[in-house]
Amino acid sequence: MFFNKYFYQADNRVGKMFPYVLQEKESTATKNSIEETNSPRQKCRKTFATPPQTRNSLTYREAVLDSPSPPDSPPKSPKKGPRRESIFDFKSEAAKKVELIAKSRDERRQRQADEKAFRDQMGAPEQHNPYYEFSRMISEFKSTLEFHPLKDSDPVIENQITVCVRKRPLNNKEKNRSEVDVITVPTKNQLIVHEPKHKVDLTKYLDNQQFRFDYVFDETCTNETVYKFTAQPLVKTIFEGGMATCFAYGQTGSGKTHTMGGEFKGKQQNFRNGIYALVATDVYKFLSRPPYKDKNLVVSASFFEIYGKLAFDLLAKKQRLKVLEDGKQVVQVVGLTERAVSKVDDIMDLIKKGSLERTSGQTSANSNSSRSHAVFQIILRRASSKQLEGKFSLIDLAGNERGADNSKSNKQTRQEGADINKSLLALKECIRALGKKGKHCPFRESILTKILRDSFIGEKSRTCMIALISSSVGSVDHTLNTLRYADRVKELVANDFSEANSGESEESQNENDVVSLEWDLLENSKNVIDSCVYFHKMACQLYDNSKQVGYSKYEFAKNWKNLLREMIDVQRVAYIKASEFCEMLEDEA
Ligand SMILES: Nc1ncnc2c1ncn2[C@@H]1O[C@H](COP(=O)(O)OP(=O)(O)OP(=O)(O)O)[C@@H](O)[C@H]1O
Repeated sequence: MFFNKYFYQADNRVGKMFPYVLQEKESTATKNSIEETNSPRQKCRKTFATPPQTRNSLTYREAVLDSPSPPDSPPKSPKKGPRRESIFDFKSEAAKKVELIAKSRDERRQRQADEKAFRDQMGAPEQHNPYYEFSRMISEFKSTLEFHPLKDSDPVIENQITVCVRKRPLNNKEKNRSEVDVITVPTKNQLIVHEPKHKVDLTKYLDNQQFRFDYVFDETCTNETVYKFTAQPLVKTIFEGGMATCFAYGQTGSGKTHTMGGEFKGKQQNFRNGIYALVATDVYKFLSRPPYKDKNLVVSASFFEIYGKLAFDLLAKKQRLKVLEDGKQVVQVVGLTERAVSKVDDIMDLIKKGSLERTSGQTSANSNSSRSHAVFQIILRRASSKQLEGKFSLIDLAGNERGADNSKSNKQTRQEGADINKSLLALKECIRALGKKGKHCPFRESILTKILRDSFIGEKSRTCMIALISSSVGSVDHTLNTLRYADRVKELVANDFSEANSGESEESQNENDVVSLEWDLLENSKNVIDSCVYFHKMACQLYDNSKQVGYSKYEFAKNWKNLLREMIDVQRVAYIKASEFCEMLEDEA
């Protein structure tokens, strides 16, 4: 039964992908009196299962002669003598042979192409495709699930922090490598990663790990749908004196720029359907309607890039920017272009200009863009006083695998990786702090979080994170890292996704908990180590300042107290995590 279902689905896909093949073969098959039907399944059988000798047995000449009224056959000659049956009778035997050879060669090539396409769709047998068995297991697993994916008509939840995941489909390269899709999205807020594994005796099995988020967008979702459930609900925040922030997080090539900047058609990017442009459009809609119409607000935009510890203005030929903290601990990006805009098209121009600047200034565009964070901001100010009313920050983050990559010997690459890692860890902790209200917010840890400090404080701040994942088996490690990161930003309990899966043993559930807590503890310890380095540096600076003539003992005591507070917070969290993990291991022993 499973095979039938699988075969039927594959047939349908092939039928959709190669309609021209079906038509052509169908007419040949009719001439050979092969079983006739209109069902897609049988059509495919005809196309791919017909033995070659049957399909080739009809020669071109026979086909022409047998046809009831050949369109171009010459009128029959009344003369006696050998009857000329067709125009081809004028050709020499050699020419006819050449024609036949050419025809059978074309047919052979077409057949090989069909067979290859079929293998690609069905998954090649084990000896050709190492994922064949896993692919079968995934299909079997899926056949036990009920699917209720997200619908456009589903309600939008108003959260202070929204965390969601978007799965991108397999691309052509991955399909050509026969990679399988290891991500299943059964419902609008759950997904399953089928991680291929081997037991010690080399038996293959799937480790099916489930995650739950506010929303999960499958490969059929468009940018507009993603926008509707993520950034769109945040637009009104900036009209009500708040800060809205939307991050795209994920490995290189997972679809961050596709989602934020606009869908790609080949190398062309449609900037109109990226989240940047969709936010801009809604901002102008809000501006034109009450009660915001009467607020007399003006719009401006800025676009910059953070690369390592440096920031560059994407609207001013990548001019270097300084990130400074003033006496009131307000972070300023000195020299950043803030362009006044009066309509959506003005913003579109800035998006195009900045996006092209981001990639064109580099020798290897993709690899460099994936190592920088791009920050596009739409700013609302009071027309009279220029006082800030609200700000929407949209961030296309650096590829997260860059942060984890320590293998490169090049010192600069390692440093870049460390900076990315630090900023992504700080970002996660800052969003968590926003969610936990009043907890320590380590925004000083990186330039990115320093610049976005306002996004993490205040009752009115709202944030959404879109974690982008690739569906291919070759990316499964990065995908799991992305999902774990997103999971930690907002820990939602993963419910059982189906009755069928509720049979997962308690033992394996415990194992998952241990692995997840261990991962968390290790990640947190890295964070503590980084923080210790920062504390040490700050403590030395404070101490050195105290040696200067006329130092303020009050300032010193206040700063020292604040620093200690931060240290205690970081260490307390680490202590709780370590204690929980110890307790769990002791219970198990
Ligand atoms: N949801 C999707 N549907 C179809 N194609 C997609 C989707 N997401 C991404 N792609 C395609 O995948 C490719 C890589 O996407 P994109 O450049 O957005 O990745 P990225 O995460 O921004 O990478 P980088 O970090 O290197 O900038 C593009 O060709 C894009 O069109």
